[in-house]
Amino acid sequence: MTLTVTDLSITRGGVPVLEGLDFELEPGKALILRGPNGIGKTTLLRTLAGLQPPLAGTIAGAEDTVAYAGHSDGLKPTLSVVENLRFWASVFGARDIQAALDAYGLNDLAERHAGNLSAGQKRRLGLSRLLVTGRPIWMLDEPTVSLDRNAVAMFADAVRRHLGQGGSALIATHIDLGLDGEVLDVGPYKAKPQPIDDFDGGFL
Ligand SMILES: Nc1ncnc2c1ncn2[C@@H]1O[C@H](COP(=O)(O)OP(=O)(O)OP(=O)(O)O)[C@@H](O)[C@H]1O
Repeated sequence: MTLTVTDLSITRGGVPVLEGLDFELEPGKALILRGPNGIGKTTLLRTLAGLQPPLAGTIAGAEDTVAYAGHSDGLKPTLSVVENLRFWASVFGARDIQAALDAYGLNDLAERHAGNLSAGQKRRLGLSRLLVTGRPIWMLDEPTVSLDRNAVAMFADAVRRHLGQGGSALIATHIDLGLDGEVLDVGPYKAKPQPIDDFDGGFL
């Protein structure tokens, strides 16, 4: 499934942040989102994942195809690692959680409550969820936060395998993951300030 974004404009807190975005994300490809802090990368990922509506433009190919991993890991702290994965597997209709445990080195932590994991372990569990969604398009917002070098390599391997199986990934990151992907710098798409209308202008 190809994700096609056409003339997209997005807002955060009612304020336009990016406008006029056009790009495609094809199966087997990774696209690395870059841009300075506050430019709108999170807002773009949230919009593409269907968590908020666009201001204008179209998003095609994102219906029931996107798995989103945002800043929050979304763990259930009183459930164990395997119980968290089984819960997500049941939500997405998957059966096998072993591949997710293996990919992120979680076997030794399988019975530990998610609330008792370290920050990096929590992040590994959060990312492993992507593997039980069965969704082809991954949207990842700063996925390597809290990960050590070994875990970053685990993540990069998981993405490579996903791409090799025909999946795709849109990844907002400030670090070099060593992935073979194009870069989309959203800086040039920064929304222009809105003109002051006559009513507001009357007070200035
Ligand atoms: N809840 C909110 N209400 C209003 N404005 C917000 C809200 N959340 C974020 N913003 C603003 O929206 C703009 C875009 O934020 P966003 O989080 O998408 O940027 P980003 O490119 O992901 O930044 P970073 O690299 O720091 O993660 C920023 O100027 C931010 O201050």
